[in-house]
Amino acid sequence: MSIAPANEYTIPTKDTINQGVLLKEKNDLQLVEIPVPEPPAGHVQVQVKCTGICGSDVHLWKHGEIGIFPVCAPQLLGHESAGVVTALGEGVTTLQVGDRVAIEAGIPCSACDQCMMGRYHLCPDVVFKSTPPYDGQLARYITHPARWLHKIPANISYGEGALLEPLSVAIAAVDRVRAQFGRSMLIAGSGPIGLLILAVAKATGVHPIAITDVNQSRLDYAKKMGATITYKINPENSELQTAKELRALFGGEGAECSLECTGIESSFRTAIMATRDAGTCLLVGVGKNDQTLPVNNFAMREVDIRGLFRYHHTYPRAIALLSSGILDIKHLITHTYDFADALEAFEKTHDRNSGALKVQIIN
Ligand SMILES: NC(=O)c1ccc[n+]([C@@H]2O[C@H](COP(=O)([O-])OP(=O)(O)OC[C@H]3O[C@@H](n4cnc5c(N)ncnc54)[C@H](O)[C@@H]3O)[C@@H](O)[C@H]2O)c1
Ligand SMILES: OC[C@H](O)C(O)[C@@H](O)CO
Repeated sequence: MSIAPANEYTIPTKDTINQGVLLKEKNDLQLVEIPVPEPPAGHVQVQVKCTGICGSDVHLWKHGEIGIFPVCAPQLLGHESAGVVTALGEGVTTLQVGDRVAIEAGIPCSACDQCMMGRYHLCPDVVFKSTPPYDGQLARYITHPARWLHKIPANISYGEGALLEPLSVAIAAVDRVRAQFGRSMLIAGSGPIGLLILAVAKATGVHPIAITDVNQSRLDYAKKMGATITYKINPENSELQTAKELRALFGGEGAECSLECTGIESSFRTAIMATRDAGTCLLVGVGKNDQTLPVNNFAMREVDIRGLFRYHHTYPRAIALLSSGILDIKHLITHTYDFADALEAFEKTHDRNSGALKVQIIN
């Protein structure tokens, strides 16, 4: 495995070969040659230096869908990326060749009501890279609108630049539950998203924070990151029993807010039941389109059920948190693979027993 030095980049020539990680159809992932794209007006060409693999990419590969988005044609994967600008399209004045950038994967229309109200992540016409039917960013060279690139300072590596995307999800999630200093939180699931939420919640002063998983090594990792309590889910136990034990972790009342980060229906149900009266339960995990929820349990206790869809206006905050050293999350990157070994990187992420947290592909 040979990895190019982090700060080198190559301006493509007519002989440069571009490659991408293409999901041809469910269960069929291939490394393919694709043309080097030229940037249209307002766009720049980026040599993508690093892309992290998200649980959603693996879900698309293995299940042929993510939530309400079915794979309908061959498409590139990947939406957690950072890179370097290698060419400017007409009219671009805000960036220069050589600028190091994080790539915000969603490109909204910037004209509809939701966009005009600042909720551009809910734009009905948003082009989100790697969510079907749109190509992702797992290629050696891509183009992207200059507006949706964020310059990263020298003290943020490309690996951390790629982590800004899932970190954005975590910031948006902590915002959505209106988490507060000294108020309790339950996080269901200790994958990269649950752990990033843990990091953001801790930095916000949330306390105590309990986090669950079925996998003990992930819980051990969460403990090292400063979770107050870790709780191993026993699938043999009834949901009621699990919820009762989770409530007991918070003095019997349950958590002020609960964030479901697994996409598993029973985990959502227990998170609802483990939320204290008048608290908030947020669904972050993407699972089945239709799920059965304990409606009287949450309605008669005035527990607010909320959803999360990505993020908006988070990149500048995420960059400031990393650059200032307030958050250090680079330890979550457990494995890096050269672009040529991208398919191996996907296998590693998929293997639940590999000990991998965030796997990234380097170009
Ligand atoms: N809402 C959004 O905008 C958004 C954005 C990004 C990711 N997501 C979703 O968030 C979820 C988490 O992402 P990730 O990358 O951390 O995924 P992941 O699959 O790596 O992590 C999920 C974790 O949940 C654990 N788990 C499985 N069953 C469990 C159970 N019953 N109880 C407790 N823990 C259990 C797994 O062991 C794993 O550690 C995924 O569903 C992903 O698609 C949503
Ligand atoms: O962080 C972005 C998310 O992974 C995607 O929105 C995915 O969950 C659905 O498209």
